[in-house]
Amino acid sequence: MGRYVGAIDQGTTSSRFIVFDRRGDIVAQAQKEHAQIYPRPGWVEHDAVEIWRNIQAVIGDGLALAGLVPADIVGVGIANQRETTLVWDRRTGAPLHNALVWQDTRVDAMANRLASEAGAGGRDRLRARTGLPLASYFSGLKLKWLLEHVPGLRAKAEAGEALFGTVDSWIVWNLTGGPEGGRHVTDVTNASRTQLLDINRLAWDEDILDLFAIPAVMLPRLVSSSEIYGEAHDVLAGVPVAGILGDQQAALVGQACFTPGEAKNTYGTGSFTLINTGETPFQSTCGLITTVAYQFGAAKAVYALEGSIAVTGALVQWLRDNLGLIPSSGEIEPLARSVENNGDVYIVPAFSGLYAPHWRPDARGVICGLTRFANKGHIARAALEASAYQTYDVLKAMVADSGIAITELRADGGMAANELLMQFQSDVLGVPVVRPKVVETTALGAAYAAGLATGYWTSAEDLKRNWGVDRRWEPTMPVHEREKLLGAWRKALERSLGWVE
Ligand SMILES: Nc1ncnc2c1ncn2[C@@H]1O[C@H](COP(=O)(O)OP(=O)(O)O)[C@@H](O)[C@H]1O
Ligand SMILES: O=P(O)(O)OC[C@H](O)CO
Repeated sequence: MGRYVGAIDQGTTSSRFIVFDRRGDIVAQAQKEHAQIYPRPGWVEHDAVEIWRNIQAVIGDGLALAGLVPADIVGVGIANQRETTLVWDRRTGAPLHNALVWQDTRVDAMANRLASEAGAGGRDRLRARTGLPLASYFSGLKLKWLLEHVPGLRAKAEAGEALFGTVDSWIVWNLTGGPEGGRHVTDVTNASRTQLLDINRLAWDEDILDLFAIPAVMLPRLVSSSEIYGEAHDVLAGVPVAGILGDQQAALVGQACFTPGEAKNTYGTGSFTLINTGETPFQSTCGLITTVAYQFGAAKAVYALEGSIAVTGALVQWLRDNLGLIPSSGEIEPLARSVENNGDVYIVPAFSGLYAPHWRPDARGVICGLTRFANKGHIARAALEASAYQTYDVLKAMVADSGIAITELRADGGMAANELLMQFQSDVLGVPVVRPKVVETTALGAAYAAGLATGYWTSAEDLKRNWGVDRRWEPTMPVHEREKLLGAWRKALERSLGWVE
């Protein structure tokens, strides 16, 4: 048996390949960023070919750096940015359009139309079946847009020549041979983000396919999150492809949140809090999403409530790339520490409207409270604080929905490196924030799924033993100060609404 497990973590900004040992420690890793394509305001695309090439490159680099060969790897799992929508040609393997990224808002009008057709509360017309409100975020309407706008796509799809998939499907299909016998599959966690899945039956929903006019023949086959889907070709020749999880669900698994009530927050491009709710889907009445958390082989699926925030780390990137305020994302921390407090400046980064718990596509970004006193340190601080306030809002909704008191928050993702943010998050929530030793929890979750399918690990208990604390932040802020900050944040939030007609 191979000595290690591999994980591909294909995120919004970069692709990573990480090799783990039995204790969940990192043995090798490589990472590569890909281009963000913004053809118009609100539109966000990725080049699917660039993503696949980057994945091949990071696998090659990761193995080479540690002196490993594919035979050392017992299985490979995949964690991926979710909802991002791809279509490609079954015979040539060529994408038929750039991937439409989850943050892309081009189908806002479509979502609004479908909601208003159903009258008051129409935004929730598909919630009972799919767990999701009607919004531009999910894949189904993005696929509808592609079918309506890419010349010849509908005919090709109906003839079985064009395939749809989220990023997991694209990777597995390419990894298992592409046009030469590649497996066209998606796991139930990714499928639960398409708005085409009946999350109660775990089957594609024919009524919604009709409503969106999507030919069923182009959809991938549904599989569990942990089983052997096929054998890898190419850079991982012979390695079983044995795990798939949407990246946020992967982080829940990587944080070993296997017990109902356990929650994590991943601070990446956006931030995503998930709380394990057990084997029955729990319908939110407070603006959260019901999603499939994982399904290991033949076992019953486990569900989660999720608070999805579109923009947290992306605001740091925006300060870096669009304003040139910092040379690298990490530099935001010293800049924010150069001032004592936010100087009464608040940023609401509603670049794609507001997701959970508000679901307001009409919102756009605002910076509030500017005076001649404000400097770039205050802007940097306000940008970090925005992540914490948005997380406070989704956790408040989570407690209201589930009745479960959250006693600590497990944090991970690129922004969890920011210790000013971690302390401020703990202060604003009034509960401890804990960062685990292995902060690459997304890749670790994918590795766990593949390791369980191949017998490398045998139970969730094995995985729980791997979890350990790196650092813990306790709340220190007086309650009246927290209330003052949250009050001003709520005013800023109001200012962002109703910008788009
Ligand atoms: N030290 C830091 N402080 C604040 N933000 C950071 C820091 N390091 C990285 N980031 C932000 O974290 C994000 C990258 O996190 P990552 O988990 O790799 O994201 P993704 O999986 O979405 O590609 C970027 O948006 C970046 O701006
Ligand atoms: O790639 P990330 O880490 O930004 O995660 C993106 C989410 O999966 C979008 O739903």
